[in-house]
Amino acid sequence: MQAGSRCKQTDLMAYTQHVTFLDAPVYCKASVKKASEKGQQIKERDKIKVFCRVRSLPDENDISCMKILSNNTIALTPPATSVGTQTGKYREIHCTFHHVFEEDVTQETIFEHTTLPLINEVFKGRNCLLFAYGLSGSGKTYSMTGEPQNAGIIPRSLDVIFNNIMHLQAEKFVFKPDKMNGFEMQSEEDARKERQRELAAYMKSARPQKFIQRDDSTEYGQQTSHCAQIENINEDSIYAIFVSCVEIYNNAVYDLLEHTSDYGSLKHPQRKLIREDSAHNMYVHDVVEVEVKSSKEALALFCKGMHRRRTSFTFLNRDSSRSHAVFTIRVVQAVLHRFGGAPEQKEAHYVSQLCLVDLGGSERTSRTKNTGQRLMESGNINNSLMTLKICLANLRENQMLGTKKLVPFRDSKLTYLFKNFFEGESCVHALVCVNPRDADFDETIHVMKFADTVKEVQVLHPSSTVQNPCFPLGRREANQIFHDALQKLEQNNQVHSSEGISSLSSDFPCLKLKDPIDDKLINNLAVFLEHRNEQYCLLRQAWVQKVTKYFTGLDFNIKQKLKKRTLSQNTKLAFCVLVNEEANITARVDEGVVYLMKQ
Ligand SMILES: Nc1ncnc2c1ncn2[C@@H]1O[C@H](COP(=O)(O)OP(=O)(O)OP(=O)(O)O)[C@@H](O)[C@H]1O
Repeated sequence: MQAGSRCKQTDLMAYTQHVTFLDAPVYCKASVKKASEKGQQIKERDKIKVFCRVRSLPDENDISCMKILSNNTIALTPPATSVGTQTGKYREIHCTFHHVFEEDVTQETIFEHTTLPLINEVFKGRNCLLFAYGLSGSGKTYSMTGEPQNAGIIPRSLDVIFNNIMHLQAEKFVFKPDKMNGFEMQSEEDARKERQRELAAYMKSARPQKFIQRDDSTEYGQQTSHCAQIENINEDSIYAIFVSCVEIYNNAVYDLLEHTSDYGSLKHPQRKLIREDSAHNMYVHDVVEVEVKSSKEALALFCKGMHRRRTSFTFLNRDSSRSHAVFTIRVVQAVLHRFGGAPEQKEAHYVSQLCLVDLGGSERTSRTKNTGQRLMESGNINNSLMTLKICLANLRENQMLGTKKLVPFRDSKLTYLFKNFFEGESCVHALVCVNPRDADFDETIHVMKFADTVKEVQVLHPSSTVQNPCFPLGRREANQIFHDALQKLEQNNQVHSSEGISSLSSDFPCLKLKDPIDDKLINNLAVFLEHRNEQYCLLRQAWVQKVTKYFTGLDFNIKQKLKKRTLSQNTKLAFCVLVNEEANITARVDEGVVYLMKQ
């Protein structure tokens, strides 16, 4: 058979083994082979996996038009009211998927089939996308977010990730976004300074905001702790997790985490641009990307983002999403150096991401009865979903027939942002949500056609996996054993600790006086110095405690040997504290020399 030709319906049945819509273009297997023979380098490709979740009937008076025939096939029977039935266009239609979930399926099962395999891929260093598609009210948000007592895909993903890497996390700010969709590695010292700056800023801002502080993660606090194993966790690596949350509303991208520290404010997020990085990945420029250290912290941010996502009442769903929501989890990892210590800055680190997308629901205006703003929103949602359909249909045709049809990714922000998932190397899963009621039949048919296209689209199999250098395995554990032993020796006073004291937090504020009557500078400086002084007192107290503990743990004979030492002011202070505590020892400080004596 010639490349580019269409096959007979009988050939198609043998290939796809399911009933395909009569007005959809159909392609045969032979053309796939022919097309790939043309290319110089034949790269392995994977088809997008499409899952289908059939929700329960929303109302007991509703009648179902669907029957689940097996774990991958459903049958749709057109109701008498359907336009297709009246014109004789539709009889019973069978649709196949990678997997079909019945209405009583648990959120856990949905997560384990659709998302857990993608998380495994992400930890191999690959980029993954999962999107939920369906009519308004079909259960997309329910699947992606879930409910407080019944968490969906996103809270479970965070739970699994942190349950697996909790003990392997890098110190905060060791990896830092470089604003060009990449990350740079900082020295331990720089990372520590940045942590101190963050603490100082937090302490400064937390005080007046106490009354509006809320813990959004508790919305999902009751959820099960999902402890599935991720296959590709390397005990000799360190990991850092970054999250961001955007919505595409009326074909514009908004950062849902912008100004979240300013929770009480009703400031609206600004529009963002989509850019392409040096590896041809698309990204939202200048998006707030937060390094999170626990699933609780990540969930709190996700919930804050979702509170800002635009939703509203419609006739199909009383809390209908008016935008596409994109929650991105980026994993940065680097291998420990050969002796198990922190990786050095020059060493390679790997970045991969899991994009979890809750698409807005397609809706026919005649059914929603939307007007004004709602009508504009649904028009934009429908347009972007139409562009997605066209892109995937053209991609499928190009892949199967070897044609060179333009794939109009740029026509909508939604498709432009995900361009590289479809064109580059990635793993893509789609979760098609359907409502089985017969009133939805005519629109559900369009959803099924879309699913039929998507499952034939192929994406390049990701080849770039995390490289593991030939360093000894078990380095982290060996390093830990070594440090424990060292600590024991220190406790026995056989080794002198060289540990220094931490610095005093952030840099001074700007001291340039621009206006002689502006007393803001003095006020700022006063607040800064007050805060710095508080920190100094805390550090001093902590240090004194540490030194005291160290000396009280010493054997009496060793203490005797310390009778004469040249010591700093701070150490003298620590001695005095010690001596006060140990009534039978006195100390005399003379010209920087401390004399300890037993009474
Ligand atoms: N599988 C399910 N089990 C129980 N309740 C469900 C299920 N799916 C959806 N629901 C309920 O149906 C309602 C609508 O679902 P949801 O908001 O998830 O729809 P949606 O597809 O996201 O709609 P939209 O596109 O308008 O935002 C919600 O109240 C949700 O709790």
